[in-house]
Amino acid sequence: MARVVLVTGASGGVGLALCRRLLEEDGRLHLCIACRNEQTCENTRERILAYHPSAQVSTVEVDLGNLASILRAARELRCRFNRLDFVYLNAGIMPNPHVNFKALWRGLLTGKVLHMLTTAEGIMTQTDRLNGDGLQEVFATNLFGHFMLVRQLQALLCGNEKPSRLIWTSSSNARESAFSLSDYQHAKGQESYSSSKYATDLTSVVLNRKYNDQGLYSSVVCPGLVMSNMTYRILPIFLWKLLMPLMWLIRFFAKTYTLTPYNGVEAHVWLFKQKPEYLDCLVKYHSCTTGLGRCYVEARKMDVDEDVAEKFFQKLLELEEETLEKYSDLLD
Ligand SMILES: NC(=O)C1=CN([C@@H]2O[C@H](COP(=O)(O)OP(=O)(O)OC[C@H]3O[C@@H](n4cnc5c(N)ncnc54)[C@H](OP(=O)(O)O)[C@@H]3O)[C@@H](O)[C@H]2O)C=CC1
Ligand SMILES: CC(C)=CCC[C@@H](C)[C@H]1CC[C@H]2C3=C(CC[C@]12C)[C@@]1(C)CCC(=O)C[C@@H]1CC3
Repeated sequence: MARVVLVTGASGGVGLALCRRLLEEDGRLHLCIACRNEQTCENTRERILAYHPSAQVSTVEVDLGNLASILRAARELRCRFNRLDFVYLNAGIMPNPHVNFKALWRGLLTGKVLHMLTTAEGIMTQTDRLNGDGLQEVFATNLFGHFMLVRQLQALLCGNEKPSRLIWTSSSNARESAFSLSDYQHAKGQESYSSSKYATDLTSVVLNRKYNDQGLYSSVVCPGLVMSNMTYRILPIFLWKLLMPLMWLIRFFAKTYTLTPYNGVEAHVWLFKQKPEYLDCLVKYHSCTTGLGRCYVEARKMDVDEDVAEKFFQKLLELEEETLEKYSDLLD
């Protein structure tokens, strides 16, 4: 039976590379790509088919920053499929990124330089805003939209003959100090991206606790530092091109400098081949690349407080309840 795989954020960067590499692994799978609008869906499908002309690729329109769009997409998916084997929750945004060059410069002279260059700790901020649903945009797109999608797809993910899998694209930038239970949407700070990725790690841990006995397993991966539209918005492209030789050099010391989307999805593809029962739900799987360009995966224990994770999950359930009340006309 062909496996059914749903990928969000498939239109470029990590998501597009993932689609292509999954089809290299298994040309028989049914790939459903979730993109923001009809035009992106069609363009992305064509780009994938150009490499894998006989692949089964379908599309679903979803704007993860729009709750009505998520409920509509989930309804369509429930009509089309009777199960989903893998869902890659990959779409993400980092709006208005700002690099603190003073802190970067100071950090270059300290012993923590590699930590800074791989996690961006202390050198990156973002400006967030409210979206049309009245939620903080980064929280809504990176985490809550995906959470709603998973919950709405529960019938396709639980109780199947074989386990189903959720694979979240998190980040090395996920940091406990950027997250607070009392401001879990990160309305007050300037590290909304870091907070949303930490929230992703917390959510995955609790999803395992709640759903493993129903045959649903969740994992988090980090693609490393990848050149994509997201990073091209941080510094101008010409500057990245100038920095490229330096970054290849840094890669001899910083293995998470995967740099290309192809390398960045090593952990995503590795997880596709693993039996979920043997994975540790408190581990984040990092895509790594050696100085000479060999890709591999490194498992690192996550810094999550399971009690905070549980409390946060309750808050997500409360927000979900409010959402479902508001959009009751979009439910079956
Ligand atoms: N690049 C890096 O160094 C790192 C990236 N990551 C994570 O990897 C993931 C992929 O990022 P990357 O490929 O680098 O960045 P890109 O900006 O290239 O890709 C982001 C993807 O998310 C989609 N997306 C954004 N907003 C929405 C939305 N509201 N609804 C639906 N889709 C949306 C984009 O679609 P559209 O084309 O319509 O904008 C695009 O397909 C993200 O979760 C990111 O946080 C993690 C660590 C490092
Ligand atoms: C010499 C050199 C490589 C300069 C670049 C400085 C910064 C622009 C980068 C250093 C660490 C990078 C980083 C990210 C973006 C670019 C840097 C801040 C991310 C935040 C991109 C998105 C993520 O999810 C994590 C990345 C961590 C490292």
